[in-house]
Amino acid sequence: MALTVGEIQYTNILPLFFHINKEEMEKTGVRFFPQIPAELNRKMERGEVDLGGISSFSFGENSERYSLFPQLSVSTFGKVGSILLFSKKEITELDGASIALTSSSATSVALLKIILQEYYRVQPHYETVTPDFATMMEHHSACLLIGEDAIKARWDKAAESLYVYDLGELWYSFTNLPMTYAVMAVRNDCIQREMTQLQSLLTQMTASKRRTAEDHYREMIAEVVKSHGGDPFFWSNYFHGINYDLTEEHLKGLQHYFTLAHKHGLIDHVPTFTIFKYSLQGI
Ligand SMILES: C=C(O[C@@H]1C=C(C(=O)O)C=C[C@H]1O)C(=O)O
Repeated sequence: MALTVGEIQYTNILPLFFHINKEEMEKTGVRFFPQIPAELNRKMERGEVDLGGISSFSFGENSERYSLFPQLSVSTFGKVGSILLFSKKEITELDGASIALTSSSATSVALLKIILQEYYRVQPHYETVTPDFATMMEHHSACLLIGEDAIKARWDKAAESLYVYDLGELWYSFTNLPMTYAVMAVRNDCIQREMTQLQSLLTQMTASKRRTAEDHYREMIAEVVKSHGGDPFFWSNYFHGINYDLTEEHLKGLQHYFTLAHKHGLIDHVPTFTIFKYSLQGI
């Protein structure tokens, strides 16, 4: 028995993975692969990854083949701090302008298009490119970055002369709903075969979410500062601003997001959500 688990390599999803006992799980045939969201989405679609924290947009595209792990997500009720549009012009002036989109994302790319088309009625040109802040801004009027690419761009001196828009904040201001960027999804075709491992992973992720929050992310942040820099206060604010639950309210937000994505021709159907049937072990 083998289960391949995809882990988004950005820090935002870390609370769900930090306390998983990877060594123990690896002994039982579970393999973990850190990847950028877009790559992970593709690997899940091809069946090279069985379970992953994937872009919620990709979940929507494949909803008939995937199930959702309950109560887990990467979401915000407002500002996120790492899904940012950097722009030389005000957002209302972007009609006909050229916007560079990070090739790492799926959810945020559609979110930007929805916000611009639905709420600002502007229609820019989009080009998907490798996330590199300087190159993007050299050739385009604006760029969309996510994860550490966005965080580090904001720390860059060059950002000081730009307008910076937080897509989580914009979404909330227009809809009053949370935005869910990533969900934990499992391919339906591995559920029967890997039930024991899946139950164990769900249990550990749920426990990891709880333990990291109980410790105010302190232990985790010490690791993040070592690998990414920044100060603990910044990261503490960042993680406290993210919500890791998946409630009816989150699903309502997603439903609205997909309804608008469909209206604007970004997805060919409005998906329904199937939740993985589970029982948490001993927590
Ligand atoms: C909060 C973030 O959420 C991420 C955004 C994703 C996307 O846009 O497809 C996918 C996974 C999330 O972990 C971020 O990367 O900044």
